[in-house]
Amino acid sequence: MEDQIPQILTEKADSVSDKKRIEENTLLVNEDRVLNQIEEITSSDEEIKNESRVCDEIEEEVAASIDQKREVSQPSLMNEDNEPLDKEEKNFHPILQKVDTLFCKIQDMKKEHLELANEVKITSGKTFPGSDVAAALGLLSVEHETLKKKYVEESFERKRLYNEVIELKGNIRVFCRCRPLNQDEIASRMSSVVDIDPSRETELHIVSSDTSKKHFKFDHVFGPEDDQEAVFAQTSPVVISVLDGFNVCIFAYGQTGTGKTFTMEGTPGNRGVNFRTLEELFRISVERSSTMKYELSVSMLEVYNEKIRDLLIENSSQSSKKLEIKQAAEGTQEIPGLVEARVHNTNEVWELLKTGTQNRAVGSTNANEFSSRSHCLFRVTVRGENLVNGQRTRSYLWLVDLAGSERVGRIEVDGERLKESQFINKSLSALGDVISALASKTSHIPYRNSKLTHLLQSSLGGDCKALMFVQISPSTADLGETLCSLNFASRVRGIEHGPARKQADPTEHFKFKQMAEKLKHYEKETKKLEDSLQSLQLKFATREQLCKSQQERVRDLENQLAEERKARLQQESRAAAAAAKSLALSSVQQGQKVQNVGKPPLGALKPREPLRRITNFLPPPSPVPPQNSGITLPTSRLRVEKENDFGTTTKTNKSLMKPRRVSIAVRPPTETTHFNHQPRPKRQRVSIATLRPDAELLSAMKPTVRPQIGGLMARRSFALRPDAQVLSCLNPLNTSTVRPENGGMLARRSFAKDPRRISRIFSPMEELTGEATPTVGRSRFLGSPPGQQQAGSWKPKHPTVVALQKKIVWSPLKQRIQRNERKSLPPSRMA
Ligand SMILES: Nc1ncnc2c1ncn2[C@@H]1O[C@H](COP(=O)(O)OP(=O)(O)OP(=O)(O)O)[C@@H](O)[C@H]1O
Repeated sequence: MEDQIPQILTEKADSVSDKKRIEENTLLVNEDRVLNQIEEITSSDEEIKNESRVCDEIEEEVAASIDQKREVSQPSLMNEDNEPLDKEEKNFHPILQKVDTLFCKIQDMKKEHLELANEVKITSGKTFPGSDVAAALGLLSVEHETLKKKYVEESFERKRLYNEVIELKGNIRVFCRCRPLNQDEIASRMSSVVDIDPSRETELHIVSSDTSKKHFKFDHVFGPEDDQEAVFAQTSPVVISVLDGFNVCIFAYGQTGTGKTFTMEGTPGNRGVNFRTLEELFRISVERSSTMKYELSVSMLEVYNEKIRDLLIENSSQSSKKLEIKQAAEGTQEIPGLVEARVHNTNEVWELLKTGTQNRAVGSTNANEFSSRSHCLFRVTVRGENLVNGQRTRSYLWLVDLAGSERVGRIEVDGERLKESQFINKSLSALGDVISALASKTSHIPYRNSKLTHLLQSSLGGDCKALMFVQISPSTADLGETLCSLNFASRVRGIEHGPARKQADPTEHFKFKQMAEKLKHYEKETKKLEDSLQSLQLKFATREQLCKSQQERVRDLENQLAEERKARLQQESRAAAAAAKSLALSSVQQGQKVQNVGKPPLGALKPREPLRRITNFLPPPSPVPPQNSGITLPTSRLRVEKENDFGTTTKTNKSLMKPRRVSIAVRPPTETTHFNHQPRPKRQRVSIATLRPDAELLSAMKPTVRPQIGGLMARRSFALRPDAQVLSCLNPLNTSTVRPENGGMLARRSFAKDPRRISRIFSPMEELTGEATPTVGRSRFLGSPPGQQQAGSWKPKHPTVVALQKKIVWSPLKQRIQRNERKSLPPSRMA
């Protein structure tokens, strides 16, 4: 046992040690695990700490930015002691709280926005209604348009029918309204003289004192029990016409205290026609807003003692401003300077009505405590535009509360009141005259007899709608006045108005009028132009006729001239031949050497070209441009020369060689010419035919002569080279100076010296003459047979020369002209 004990002890010890070891091992494992866990926890803790630190930093940043923003938005947040707020105070400051709540709200809204955005995404993802729905919508819109068009047409038709009904009822209508007996009358036990049968709303009986009844008929009769609404129900159809573009006038007439102001203006609790009318107009304009656009404006004025006063002027200093009625270009009556207040609703109207009523002249009479001492006129201007066809209208609605029509004696007034009453009665009687004139259809309607009728001219005439309220009192005391008023109203009712006319917008009307006037003006202008054109055409025709006849005459003359030329040519050629023959014979006989030989016999003259038309145009320019020759010839002269050459612009020797016909002005020689004892004889122009120019002389011309002027100059030289024989007979006193050996040159000089030689001046070129040439009279002589003999020894035999000596012109044309001249000369000169 003892052996077992140690074993047991050992075993126990072993087991204990094992257990211990196991436990230790387990503990060690656990410890490791825990340590690991601790390590893990500490590491995560650090992470958390780091994170929380980051969060704190972010929070601090956010807070700082919020504070910053707060300070920016509220930089001077002060407490009650005017010191900056500390942190706690700031947290409780209402603005900051508000900021916080707003911040929260923003957050909420952001969330909401997100939700909505999501919803939008979902919705947009869905497909839009298909094409069948779109087609249905299109059909509906077309149908809608058609219906709208139909509606517009129907509404026009309705308006037309409505207007027709009003016209059938009469464009001037009279309503009678009888007020109830007032407290005083009831107190004094007055009985009613008015008998109205409710079943017969157009008839009225007045029971006079002798129990006889007077019967009156009007368009409608309102008894004392009829209220404002009932009255307006009958009035509104007329009123509405103003929206259709018609001028309308509603006026209340009657004795003072019978309820005119009550009917027109009413009381705040019982509004009258004026207010209700505007109410109705607004209602209808809204109703018609899809097709019509209306603009309403109101004016209020009074005619007090025949003066017009604006009741809507609030400034008292301005209220005294005198208003005048002016006739506008389109014929309507206008009041320049009158306030026209634009109104959009009934409240505005009521305010204006109150202002106007306060400004109105009222006074107390024994018939009415607040008697109207003036005529009050409330004008509504309606400007309408049809949105369908663009038609514009401007119409007036006059709502007139006339002053009382009482007799002056009856109401016992004096002083200012008496004057007022006189003016009132005067204007009312003018109204009566106008109505009578309208009733009797006289040509002249005295609208201008009073301001009242003048103002209402365009609304009382034939092209408007008028409604008159005749106000009466039921009292027996007012019987006389009542009868007067009723008689007047009956007269008004008797007026037959023509159909009312729609009032177009005057500006449009004016435009059309101007256009029509312009058209008229243009028509007149066109007519004038047509007339002038016609007269011009006539003138032209006569001129053409004249021209034709002139042309025929010219042709005849040309023919005649040609014949004459022909005859003259034949005569000249015969004479020239004879002269040449005689010259040749004489030269042979005398045996003298002829200096200038080879002169060709006078050739046949070139027939003159027919007369050319007289024209203002310059002749065609020369093909050779003019060069500076050192000699300046006037252009006109050049032109004359050119024309003398039958239009030949370039002169050539060939042309110069042709025989010419020249004209010369000569004065017959007298024995005493140089003593000047006798008057110098008259110059005469003679015309002779010349021989062909000297060819030798031509050839002797210097070649420096420029071709463009050469021809001209050469021609001049020839022209100034007369035959010695001719010279001797033309100027016998100077013959000694003529040197035949020098030919024409010298002869020309003698011509120059001879003061009797009259012609145009011409200076030939020095180049041609070889000496300074004095200014010589221009001669139209061309070449002539050279003078070969001394002047004194030769006697002219040539018929031309003989004729010249005798001063006989043998040109048939010249002869005729001379004959004519002689005929026309006075007898003294002839002698
Ligand atoms: N139909 C009515 N119902 C009730 N009261 C009325 C009626 N008509 C008139 N009255 C009353 O009669 C009084 C006189 O009326 P209102 O001033 O309108 O007369 P008027 O004809 O305008 O007088 P005036 O010409 O002097 O201005 C007012 O107190 C008005 O309230």
